[in-house]
Amino acid sequence: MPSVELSLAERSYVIDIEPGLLARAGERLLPYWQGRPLAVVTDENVAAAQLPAFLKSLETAGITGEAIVLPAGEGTKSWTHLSQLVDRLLALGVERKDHVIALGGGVIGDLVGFAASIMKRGCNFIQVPTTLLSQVDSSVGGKTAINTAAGKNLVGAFHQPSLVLIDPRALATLPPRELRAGYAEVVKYGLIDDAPFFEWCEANGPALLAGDEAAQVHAIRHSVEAKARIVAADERETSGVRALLNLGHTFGHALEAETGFSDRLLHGEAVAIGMVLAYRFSEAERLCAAGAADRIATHLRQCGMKAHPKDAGVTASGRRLVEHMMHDKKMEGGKLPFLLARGIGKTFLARDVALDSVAAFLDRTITQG
Ligand SMILES: NC(=O)c1ccc[n+]([C@@H]2O[C@H](COP(=O)([O-])OP(=O)(O)OC[C@H]3O[C@@H](n4cnc5c(N)ncnc54)[C@H](O)[C@@H]3O)[C@@H](O)[C@H]2O)c1
Ligand SMILES: O=C(O)C(=O)C[C@@H](O)[C@H](O)[C@H](O)COP(=O)(O)O
Ligand SMILES: [Zn+2]
Repeated sequence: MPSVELSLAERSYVIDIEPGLLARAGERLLPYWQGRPLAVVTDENVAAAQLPAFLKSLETAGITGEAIVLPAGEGTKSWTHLSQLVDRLLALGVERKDHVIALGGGVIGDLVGFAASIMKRGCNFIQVPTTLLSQVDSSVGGKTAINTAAGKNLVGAFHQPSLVLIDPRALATLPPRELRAGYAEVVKYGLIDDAPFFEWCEANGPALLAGDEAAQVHAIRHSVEAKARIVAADERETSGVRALLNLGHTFGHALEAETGFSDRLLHGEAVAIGMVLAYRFSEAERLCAAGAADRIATHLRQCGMKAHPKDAGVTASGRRLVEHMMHDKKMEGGKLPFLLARGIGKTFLARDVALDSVAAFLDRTITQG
């Protein structure tokens, strides 16, 4: 299968998408191996489900792998785990030209990418994503980060991987709730600027979530192509183009903060609810014709997903949620731009949103839910 290329001058790289690729990863990694033990960072669940096959493929290719296994879950994107990981990589003698492997979901990818960005002022890393969310979104584009007490992804760096290896068959061992959460970021690409892809999701989402490999490969490829296009146009989110990938995230990150970055509400679940809220708010502000938000919520619910803050047990006031939003990295001169929509596939960055209106809208929506 042809690779997708992310064109970023000297930071360009390819994204390979192939069913069964994990078992052949060693061959693909050989040109990147510097001869020292290859650090493979993963989490406990991925270690149980996917690490043995991955290490076997390294062995077959003659590569010595050294696994570092971290706890699973959002809590691992923390100062504590960052510091422990960097110490372990230093103890392993990782050099700047080495490639550290991130084998896992977005948590491992974001943490390892950030550790690589600061190790010896920057070493290489390779993404081997094993969740739907990381295959369609987080492994591509070079946003890396940890969370802090103040909020989501507040400390991090833009640091591009050298290569991304995606094996859709890794999804076979992923818990259904995690698969559904990742599907939110797939739907996001349709809602941003691709109404035909949203229609494809309405027709094929249930099959994808039931494990249909052809549907999964199509969604992963289409999503990665979209993300690569957007990142190539605005790598560091300066022009407003990359900000489109934040659709649903301003609301979503506030909900994640409110639920303590815990498994009460997964990132993809928060994004699903956040996208419905962004569309409902757009309708309330008369920017978007009525009906779009209901259509999105109907699709998400048909796929067994959350679509309202109350689905996550969130009953906080609008003011409290807006306070979480004040930490958003899109803040400029004390004003927070929002990703709003004029219709399905017609997302835009609105710079003149009054936070009082957002708070009042959230109060109405949460009480009505
Ligand atoms: N950098 C970016 O551009 C970007 C984009 C989107 C999301 N993110 C971040 O990604 C994170 C969420 O990522 P995620 O949804 O992948 O969560 P995750 O990394 O926590 O993985 C989800 C769960 O699935 C398990 N798992 C992973 N692969 C498995 C497999 N193949 N079989 C069995 N279990 C498996 C993990 O152990 C974990 O328990 C959030 O922190 C979010 O902020 C970053
Ligand atoms: O790649 C991007 O750009 C994104 O915004 C993708 C998002 O899905 C992802 O959750 C990202 O980490 C959010 O970025 P943040 O800058 O709001 O922390
Ligand atoms: Zn996201």
